[in-house]
Amino acid sequence: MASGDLLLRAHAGAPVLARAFPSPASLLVLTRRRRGLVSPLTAAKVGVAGRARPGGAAAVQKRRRRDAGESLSFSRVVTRRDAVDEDEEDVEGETLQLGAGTSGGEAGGVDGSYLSDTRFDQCAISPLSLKAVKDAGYERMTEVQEATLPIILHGKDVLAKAKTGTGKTVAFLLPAIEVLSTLPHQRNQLRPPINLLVMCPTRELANQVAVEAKKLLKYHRSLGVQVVIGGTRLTQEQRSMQANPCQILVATPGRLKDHLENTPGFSTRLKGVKVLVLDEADRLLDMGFRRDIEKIIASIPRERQTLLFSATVPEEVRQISHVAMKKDYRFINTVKEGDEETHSQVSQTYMVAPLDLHFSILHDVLKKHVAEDADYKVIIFCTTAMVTKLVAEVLSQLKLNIREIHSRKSQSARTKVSDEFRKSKGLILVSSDVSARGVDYPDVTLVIQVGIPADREQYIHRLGRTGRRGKEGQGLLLLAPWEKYFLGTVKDLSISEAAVPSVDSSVETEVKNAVRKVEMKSKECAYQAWLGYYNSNKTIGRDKSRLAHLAEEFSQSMGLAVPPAIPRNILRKMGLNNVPGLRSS
Ligand SMILES: Nc1ncnc2c1ncn2[C@@H]1O[C@H](COP(=O)(O)OP(=O)(O)OP(=O)(O)O)[C@@H](O)[C@H]1O
Repeated sequence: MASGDLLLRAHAGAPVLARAFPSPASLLVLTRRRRGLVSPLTAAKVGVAGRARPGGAAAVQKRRRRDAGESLSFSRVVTRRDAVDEDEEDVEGETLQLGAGTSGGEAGGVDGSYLSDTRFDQCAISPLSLKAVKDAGYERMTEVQEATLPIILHGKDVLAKAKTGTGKTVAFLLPAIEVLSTLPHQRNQLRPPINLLVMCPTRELANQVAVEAKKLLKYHRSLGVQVVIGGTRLTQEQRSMQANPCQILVATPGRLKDHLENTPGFSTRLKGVKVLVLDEADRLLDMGFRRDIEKIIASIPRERQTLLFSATVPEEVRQISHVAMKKDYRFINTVKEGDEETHSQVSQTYMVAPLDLHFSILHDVLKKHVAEDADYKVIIFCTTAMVTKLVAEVLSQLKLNIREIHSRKSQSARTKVSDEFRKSKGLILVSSDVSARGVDYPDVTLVIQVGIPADREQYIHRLGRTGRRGKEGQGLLLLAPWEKYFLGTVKDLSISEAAVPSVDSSVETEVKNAVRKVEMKSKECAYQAWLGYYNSNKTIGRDKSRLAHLAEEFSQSMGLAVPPAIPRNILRKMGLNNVPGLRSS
């Protein structure tokens, strides 16, 4: 089959697809951009995908983040344009870009525009899956589900981009389960081969994906799902995998690698993988995870189907997607050409103010939001785990209803807070990037990002914790004046400047008192983590003496007259030895 022809031809002949989409509304409207073929039936629905040429030196951001005390590097791995063979580029991954024009209805949203017109019962999915989908309360498919299901059922590798909160999890799980349901399974096999492997960048997300999988597996009684995510002893997960046979495994990369190396028989079970999913694919393929992912991919069969999903797919990720996918993969982009990657129903603002005002501003914004919306549910994203802890402690002192989640918390505490936040209203979750991607907390009313996010993608994913399933939401990015440059990376998004609120002196005193009450240890850890984060930032970390000066501003914002001393070996690791303004201990 000629690449790119998939759906047009499939409609003409392939039985799976013909069965999958019998209704005219669901004849997916495609274009073969390369040859300029546009189906007349669908021209209104589809935009011609403008695939960016690999321009000049493309760069993949490498992130290796460790909070507090360990240096953090954002170095860039350069993929040279001339390293990409032109012809090879041309046959790779055909782009299918779908507009979001045909929706209507309500379904939990303001205008329901994340839903397509196609109902699940119009598709050729098994009765068992259909029953489960109905029980889950899903009637119509979302745009991304409608766009990807037939192609995945056809056996193609898929790289899919769709906005946050638009049902990507079901989009990969449902067809993958359909594929699995056709394989022979023995009901009581203790350690069956793992047929579906889903990789996620965080533990919370892995748990959530497993919950969604269990919903869809409700009537597929011979299929089981397990999670391996770390945070507990390896032996505990080994026992659990033995006690509960599973053909579907949802995992974080580090822990999966641990099992590969240390769990007897595990690598043999992975030889059964038929479908591999990389959820938040761009994150999993960046340098923070790449090695583990490559190792994992080397341990599973080459003959498999691979599905990569994310709300952000930078061009660099497309260029390295061959690490995981076959050359003739399909790139399905449900973000209309010219449309923003963020949701129009989420209002985005930014404020620029000196660091020493940030706690007062946060307090003011939160008080107002809480007063305006009794059902408030806020996430505040901070730069590192230790800064998250500090902000949570300050805001708790101010009698706000605060919960805290980050990588330095025990897994049981993380799970408890995550479950509570999912179910509750009237709560403020202060979080590091462990909640930035994929996590589906319903009805978040406001997302605040304090300090610059790691990159544009992270900004979009964090913001995407609100405005899910077509609902409204608000986003605020709070920056110091020297962080303003970040706005240049998101200038195509509709972010408008908000006025910095004037804080009256009694509130300022209240906030200062709250800051004073926070333990010195928390401030020292936050200072060190803050320094590590900005030191690794390409723009801010370039000038070390300026960095030391800014770090002093941060320590002053915590009410410290003198910046805390940092262990010499840590300064050395950060490459900050003998920088004037930094004290070593
Ligand atoms: N067809 C559907 N109809 C109604 N709701 C759906 C449908 N499919 C998924 N959902 C719900 O939509 C919500 C968002 O789905 P999901 O978390 O998969 O989004 P996502 O696109 O993966 O988001 P992110 O980019 O943040 O990872 C979930 O609560 C899910 O249960």
